[in-house]
Amino acid sequence: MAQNSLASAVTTERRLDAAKNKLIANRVQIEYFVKRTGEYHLAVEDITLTIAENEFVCIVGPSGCGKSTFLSAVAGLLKHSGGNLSLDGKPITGPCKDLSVVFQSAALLPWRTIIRNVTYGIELWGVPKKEALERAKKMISLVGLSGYEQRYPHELSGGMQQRVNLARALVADPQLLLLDEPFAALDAQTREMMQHELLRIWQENKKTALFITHQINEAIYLADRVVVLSKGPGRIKEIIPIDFPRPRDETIKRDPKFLEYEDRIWALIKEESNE
Ligand SMILES: Nc1ncnc2c1ncn2[C@@H]1O[C@H](COP(=O)(O)OP(=O)(O)OP(=O)(O)O)[C@@H](O)[C@H]1O
Repeated sequence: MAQNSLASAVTTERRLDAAKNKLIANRVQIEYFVKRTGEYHLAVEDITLTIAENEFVCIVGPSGCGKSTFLSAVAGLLKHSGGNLSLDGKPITGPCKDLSVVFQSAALLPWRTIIRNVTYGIELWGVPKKEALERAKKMISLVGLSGYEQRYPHELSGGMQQRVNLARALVADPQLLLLDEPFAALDAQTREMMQHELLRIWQENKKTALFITHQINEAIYLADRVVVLSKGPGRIKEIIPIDFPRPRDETIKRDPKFLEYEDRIWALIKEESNE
């Protein structure tokens, strides 16, 4: 792929007015108040990003550049100190049932069976128990765990627990699925399998997704667009559209174009480390 075709990748976000945007982040700034010093720490300086309905966007960038902070603000778990964040045109002011988050650690409730772990959130949102159980069963089947409904979390492997976590996020039927390094704690082989599983699941329901990862090849494999952040405080360095048709499978990882994307994103991140 010629450098020029990548240069045509959108470096700034120009789709703020597009009709089918799910998420709009406009000049988002996020600060932490550090009690110890009594000062504010700027973690995200200026992020403008839109995510269209059914789009899968991955964010990569150097450690500490503000990826998780940005995702937490989108999830409504952290307040942004500047700019605007909205989902389906409504400002994000806190956690809500339209936003589901999958974190690195599955953090399942050990005293509840798998199915009751999956129903837990939607029961809290007021879904009647019978309907919650039916929906949970479907999601457990979707993530490939039929037959494990009555098991307890400690009886499942790490990869299986992360599948439960995914089912727990999907059962709420969110408008936006947020995933913060969901496979980082898994061994390499399980991680690859889970990437493949996630693509299969995504192909079925095409949930709009924002996924954070350190692994460049994971981002390219999954995403419609890869957002590269600069070293921090959070700013977008470049957005790279990934031009592989879907459904995808592992063979694209051996496609020369895949390796070119990888080299390009590595170069962008290296530039940041050297600056
Ligand atoms: N609770 C907090 N209080 C103060 N500063 C914080 C807090 N959490 C994160 N930070 C700081 O905010 C910045 C962004 O952190 P964040 O965890 O979002 O980065 P990241 O890109 O997700 O990093 P990594 O890739 O290492 O997970 C860093 O400078 C970090 O030290």
